[in-house]
Amino acid sequence: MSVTATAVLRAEGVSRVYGSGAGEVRALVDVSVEVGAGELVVVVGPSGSGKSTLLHLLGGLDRPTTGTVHLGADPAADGGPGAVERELGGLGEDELHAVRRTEIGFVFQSFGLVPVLSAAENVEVPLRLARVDAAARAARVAEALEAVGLTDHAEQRPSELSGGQQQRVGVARALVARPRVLLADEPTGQLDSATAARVMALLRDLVHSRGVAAVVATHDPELVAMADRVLVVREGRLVTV
Ligand SMILES: Nc1ncnc2c1ncn2[C@@H]1O[C@H](COP(=O)(O)OP(=O)(O)OP(=O)(O)O)[C@@H](O)[C@H]1O
Repeated sequence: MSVTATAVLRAEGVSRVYGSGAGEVRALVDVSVEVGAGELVVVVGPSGSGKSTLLHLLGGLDRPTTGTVHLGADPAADGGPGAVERELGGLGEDELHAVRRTEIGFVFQSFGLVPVLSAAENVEVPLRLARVDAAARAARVAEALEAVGLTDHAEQRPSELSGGQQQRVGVARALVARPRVLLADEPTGQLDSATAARVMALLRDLVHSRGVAAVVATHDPELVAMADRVLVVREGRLVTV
């Protein structure tokens, strides 16, 4: 199968330079990558090689110095904004916010949960932002918590959950708005290796079953084995493996 035909996310010749003059850092140099629906791509590389920079550019959290990032046309968009391919750099801030809210899910190393909200309320946040009505929100939150095996923990706050449970809440929150793209930066970095493997396996199964295009940066060699494809970044460049 040609990935090109089904690419959900595509970066073309992307570079990111931080600073200028003597302090200039070429964090990413001419990187091109495509990710298809239902594909789990894992990005590995030494500390400082550019993994986070790549994820930020792919998710529209930062703009490339040169090059472009495209979200592929969504066959299910039915005439909506996603019905045609969009270049993230060509979108205004409001449009970019909307894309990040509805089409891209993020999972963070530090989980990023709101401490005063229950697991269910944390998962509900993206749906509130997307103005989904209350009845649909309740159903979608229940479904997302069930998908990560946390139905019985819905009312607990993050401090009352284990690290692995907190990150499963993070995964549920990232996927509850049914994004087409999932980006995760060291999602298991704070977990012991057995828990990390379980969270990663869950993430992989959800990506496959829901046809999400996922890019996950990790240092953990064990997690690499779960990837459909591995990208190696060194000094800002993609290295062929
Ligand atoms: N905002 C910034 N300003 C200046 N330099 C930056 C900035 N963000 C990242 N860098 C530099 O860009 C390079 C790539 O950083 P990046 O965070 O993408 O690496 P990484 O592979 O994710 O590292 P790690 O595995 O340690 O998280 C590094 O040299 C880093 O110091």
